[in-house]
Amino acid sequence: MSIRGTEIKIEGLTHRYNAKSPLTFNKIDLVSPPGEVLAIIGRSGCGKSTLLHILAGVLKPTEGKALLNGESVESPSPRWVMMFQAPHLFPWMTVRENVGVGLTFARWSKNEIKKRVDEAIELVELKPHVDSNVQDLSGGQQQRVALARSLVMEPELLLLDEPFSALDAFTRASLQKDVRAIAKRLGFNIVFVTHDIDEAIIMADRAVIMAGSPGNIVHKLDVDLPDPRERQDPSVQELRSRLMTTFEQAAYSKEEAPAAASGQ
Ligand SMILES: Nc1ncnc2c1ncn2[C@@H]1O[C@H](COP(=O)(O)OP(=O)(O)OP(=O)(O)O)[C@@H](O)[C@H]1O
Repeated sequence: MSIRGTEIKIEGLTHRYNAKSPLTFNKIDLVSPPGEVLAIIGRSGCGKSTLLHILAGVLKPTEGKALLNGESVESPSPRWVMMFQAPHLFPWMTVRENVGVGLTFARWSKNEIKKRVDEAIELVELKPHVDSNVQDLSGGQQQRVALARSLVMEPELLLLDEPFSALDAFTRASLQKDVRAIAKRLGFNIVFVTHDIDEAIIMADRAVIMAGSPGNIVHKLDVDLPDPRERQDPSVQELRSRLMTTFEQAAYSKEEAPAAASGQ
């Protein structure tokens, strides 16, 4: 599988859902280099999912641009794929059929599909289940099928909207580590939204904090830790508490800003 990352450039990105609704966010600028795993964290309602949907090409910005390798994202594409909390699999199909569904639609030959699907299934460690019906798998295994189905399309960018939040803690922890390892091995970018500070530290190269209404990026923190990352490592714990403090301060200062500006 040959996957390359992409440079993500977000320029003056502004969004509102309709003429009567307030701005979701206002003039966001951000650059993410090829191969970066980027976490977006922030309080509920600050526009994280909206930003992700614009990057996926399923929502249009009101102003500004999202560029991938200089190309404006205008519509969904197998080059930038999104994974959600629920895996959205075809319940009557096997693991192999689910993983290959995009390639079947794209009319690849049976041999090519088999080769690519086998590679993806190996990467997500589901080889023993390749001919199982997906309904017979656990929630974590089903998320692995969804991941493999995204990977067969060789995306430059994987967008994850709280993808592991419905899973138990152990399953979540192993998927977080595996997804990061696969991204680093293949070189694609990830942008993921999470409410979980631990998840940001275990998975990301960098975390950005969104806050305010309209939302904006108020802080960026490099997660400069060696792999593999273990929760109990002192360096992981130290960075976790730094990110937590930064998160609380960023959210607080942003909430105070409008009152101070209006002299109240
Ligand atoms: N389809 C919609 N129409 C109108 N407003 C919307 C729509 N979807 C979201 N919003 C509003 O836009 C704002 C940002 O929503 P968004 O889901 O992007 O936030 P979020 O930071 O991802 O929140 P959460 O962490 O709770 O998922 C919120 O105030 C929300 O109510």
